Amino acid sequence: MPPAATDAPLLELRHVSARYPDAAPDSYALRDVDLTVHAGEVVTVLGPSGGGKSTLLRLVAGLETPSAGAVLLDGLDQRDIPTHRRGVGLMFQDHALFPQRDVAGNIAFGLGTRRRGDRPDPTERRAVVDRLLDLVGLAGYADRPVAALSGGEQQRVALARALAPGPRLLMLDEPLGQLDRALRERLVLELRELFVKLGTTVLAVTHDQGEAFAMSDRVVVMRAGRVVQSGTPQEVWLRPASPFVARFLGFDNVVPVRRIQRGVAETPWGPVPVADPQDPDAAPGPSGRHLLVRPDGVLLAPADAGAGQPHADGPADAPSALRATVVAHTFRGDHVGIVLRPERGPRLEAAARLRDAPPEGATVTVRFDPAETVLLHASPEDSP
Ligand SMILES: Nc1ncnc2c1ncn2[C@@H]1O[C@H](COP(=O)(O)OP(=O)(O)OP(=O)(O)O)[C@@H](O)[C@H]1O
Repeated sequence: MPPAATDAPLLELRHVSARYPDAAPDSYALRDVDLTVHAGEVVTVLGPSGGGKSTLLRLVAGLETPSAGAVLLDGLDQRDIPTHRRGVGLMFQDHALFPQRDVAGNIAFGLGTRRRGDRPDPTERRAVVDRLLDLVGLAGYADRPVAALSGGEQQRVALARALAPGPRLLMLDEPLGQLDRALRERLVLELRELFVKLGTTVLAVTHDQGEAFAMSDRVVVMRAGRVVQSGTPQEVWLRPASPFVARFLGFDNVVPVRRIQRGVAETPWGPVPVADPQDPDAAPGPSGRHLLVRPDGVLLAPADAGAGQPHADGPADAPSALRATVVAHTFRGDHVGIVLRPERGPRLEAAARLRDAPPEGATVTVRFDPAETVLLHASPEDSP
């Protein structure tokens, strides 16, 4: 492997575009994508189906060629470097194990992709397989046929196989996509723990935001072949960049803002106080601004608690309360999601503790907590 250029990110995509040969002339799977992954980072690309996530991994692996831009590994342009010399591992969506081989045989196949002088002898090989099985929580499974394993166990074998050649970059395509929710939630934590322990550099793609947020140091949100936001899970969660990202993360309370004055946004629900009116973002701004109110920021009180009046503990000019009807409850484990039909504006989603949730059919008054609001900028390709 050529020496690493100092300080270069392990992976860098510079203005990468990709178009499949049989696609329409202006139909790009990726458009002008910039992306960096530093050694030891776990970065997940998140986006809806068809957004270009798998194409991005295939480009880095050398299975596709960019139509513009460059893919660099350790600072070196990979244009003429074939897949097997890039030192990257790719675990596919369907984990593609060999059904006729046992667990050890599948993992040893990963070892076989090491360069010739670097291949272990059979005893060494078995020791490496056992160590990898131990790492992925399958100690003692070496001789089992893969066909007799559960989906989650097969996923771990696929991971061990991808880790076997010691890739400098491990790429995962929907790593937990086929598993049921409970198993996914458990495995995602195990994966995170394993990557931190091994110091593995990972580029994963998924359409599942929970998976991306639980596993990653950084999340890159893509839509229609473009990167629309990049940041730590906390940054993206707290400040979605646009109505598209907010909705993709599962937030439904997103409305256009007519104008913002003295820290209050004019919305279809009426006036809503917004966070930090000193924030330049909150100044009266151009149209195309949207407001997100998180469910936790939709505060409910019985309808007789002063509908249409400023709230008792708020300032004298606080926005008046909005009346709404409770349409449905969704049980979410530790809280209840509440769907409301307000007297004006689109439906609202609120959250309440189990014992505080007003019953279906009840009329409530709604106030908004400014700390749970986020002003969003609509981008040109961002149809809400
Ligand atoms: N082999 C191909 N030939 C032509 N077009 C393709 C090919 N593979 C993908 N595409 C197109 O490229 C775009 C991006 O596809 P890609 O598979 O990268 O998206 P994705 O985000 O991984 O989607 P998914 O989550 O469904 O796997 C889509 O519009 C898709 O139809």
